Amino acid sequence: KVGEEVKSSLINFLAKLSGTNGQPDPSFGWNNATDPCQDKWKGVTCDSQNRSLVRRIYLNQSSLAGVFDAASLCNVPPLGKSLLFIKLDQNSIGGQLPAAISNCRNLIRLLLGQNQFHGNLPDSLAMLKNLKRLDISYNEFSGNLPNLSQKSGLTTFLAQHNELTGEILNFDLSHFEKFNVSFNDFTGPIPVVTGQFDESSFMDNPGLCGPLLKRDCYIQENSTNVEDGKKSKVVSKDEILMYSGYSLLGLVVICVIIYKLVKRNKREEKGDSDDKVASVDDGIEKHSAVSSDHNTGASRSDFSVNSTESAMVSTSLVILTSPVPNGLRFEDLLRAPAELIGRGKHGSLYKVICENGMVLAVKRIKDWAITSSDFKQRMEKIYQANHPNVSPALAFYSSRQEKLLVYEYQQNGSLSRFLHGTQSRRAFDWMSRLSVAASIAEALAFMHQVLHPDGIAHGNLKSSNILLNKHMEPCISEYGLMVVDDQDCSSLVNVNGFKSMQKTEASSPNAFKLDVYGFGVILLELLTGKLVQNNGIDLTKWVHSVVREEWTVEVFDKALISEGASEERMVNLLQIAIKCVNNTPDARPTMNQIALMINTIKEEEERSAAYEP
Ligand SMILES: Nc1ncnc2c1ncn2[C@@H]1O[C@H](COP(=O)(O)OP(=O)(O)OP(=O)(O)O)[C@@H](O)[C@H]1O
Repeated sequence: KVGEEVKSSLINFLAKLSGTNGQPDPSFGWNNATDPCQDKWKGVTCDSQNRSLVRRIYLNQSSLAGVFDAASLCNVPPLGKSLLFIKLDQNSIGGQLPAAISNCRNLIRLLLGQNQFHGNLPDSLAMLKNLKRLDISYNEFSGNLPNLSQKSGLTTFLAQHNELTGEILNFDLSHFEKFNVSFNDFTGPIPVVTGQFDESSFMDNPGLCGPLLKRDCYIQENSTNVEDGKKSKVVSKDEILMYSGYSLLGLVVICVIIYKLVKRNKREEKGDSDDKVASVDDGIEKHSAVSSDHNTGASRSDFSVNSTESAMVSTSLVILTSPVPNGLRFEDLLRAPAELIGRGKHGSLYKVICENGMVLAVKRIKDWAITSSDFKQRMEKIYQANHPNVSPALAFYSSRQEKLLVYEYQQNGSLSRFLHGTQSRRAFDWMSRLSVAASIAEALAFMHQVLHPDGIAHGNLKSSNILLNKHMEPCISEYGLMVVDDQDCSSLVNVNGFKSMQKTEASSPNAFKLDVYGFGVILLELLTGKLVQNNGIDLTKWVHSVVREEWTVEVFDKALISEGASEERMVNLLQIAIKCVNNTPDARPTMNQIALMINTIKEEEERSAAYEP
């Protein structure tokens, strides 16, 4: 049976949706005396197996004239988690689309077309990871689109006949079945259009340009003033603001350059700043080394610098986030107590608590033979790629001897800890594991696609580098930090039993295939619940041998078997994992292919969960 809390939230939701008098149509049957699933409330579909879970709400064409109170649906955890489809099109629903919609985090379809919604679309829409179809057409939505273009799972986006403005994001239309943004007020270039879409998807947006619309983007930017017959440039209010913004930015840049020059002169008087920083950090190292056992994370090393030192280094911290997170300064970092929480082959990791309470993770890499300008460029490119499931460095510092990278500290730890820790494993069900796999695959596919021209792969993908954010969503950390050395390759060589792989760097083509291998191992961990290396037994070898002996089911985590997870879909995921850990790098699929394959399994899982009566 559906819980009382869920029932009253649903009744509240329908009351708000019904209009000003808040009196839902009694013929819908939504009342406290009955059960939404057993008594078949109008428009409610429940899970075929677990009759306490509401999967769909279909109230299209139902003469509803109230508002969409997303909070009453999505902020109630069992309902927010279980709902997959919301269909409210062809009503007269008004008001805004509330940001709370993102708490219905497993939504696959959100269909709101032909209503009277207005106001901006909430940015949180982009957080709906599983969303495949979004229909907001024939409403009065205005403002810019949230960043939906990075959601590679989206296959339908219908936004025609609204008052939307700003640029259409760079949607990859090759993945779309339906796409329509016509009859709005969008500006700028249209996305690259592949075969199935034509002008009708974009028409009646006077500010849009691109070959398909036979409107050259360059000419349009410099459009002529036809009225007075002269070839004068039309300068809009937006342009004036933009140009004054540029001038302001220019001034700021000049100020910064002058400031840096003055600082550099001072530095030259006092000696090389790199050495100073190194000596400050050597101080850190000494503190840590004396008191620490890095594996227990029990060490605590307070470090501080005097004001001259901090003034010298403050300009060398390159802040990537905009605006600066809580006014982060290098001095704050150096003054804050730091706790050594890990020391791997590639560097050390400190947890740093700043005075203002901000908690950061600082990765310190020594002796990476990369020039500061190459390193800066690399970090900026990774930062600009900007995928919601990738945690970029917020700031970095680079000297010849060492690099410091500042990340947000994630309280919920890593996927490795979550999977192999004692408390959380039981709660990690099949659907959650599949979603984690799909999110990482999608994020990595995106990063590979964007950073392929620059040859920047992750280079060190493993479950301890997948962090869980405050919403327990997986975020890939430390992207592009590692130069994969001979030793790393040789460990792979041993694991794979092949010896031909040459020295691979996180910037060589093989590095992308190495990421695929790393991802395959993560899939194996998710499926088996086992550690990569356990008492000398290598996970990939073990899986290969079990599969060869045709005891495939033996491979899977017992928790998944007892939960009744679909064996067929687990085997399908296992097959993908095995392809990823193929001995021959070239035989491994690309991350894009992998993301598509995993999404197909996930869709099957969702279809079976949302049973069609
Ligand atoms: N931003 C972060 N927030 C919270 N925990 C983190 C963060 N980054 C890393 N960790 C965790 O801290 C521990 C140490 O991280 P570190 O990156 O030094 O180790 P590693 O990933 O095991 O090794 P390496 O990256 O050097 O190969 C790991 O368990 C990792 O999951």
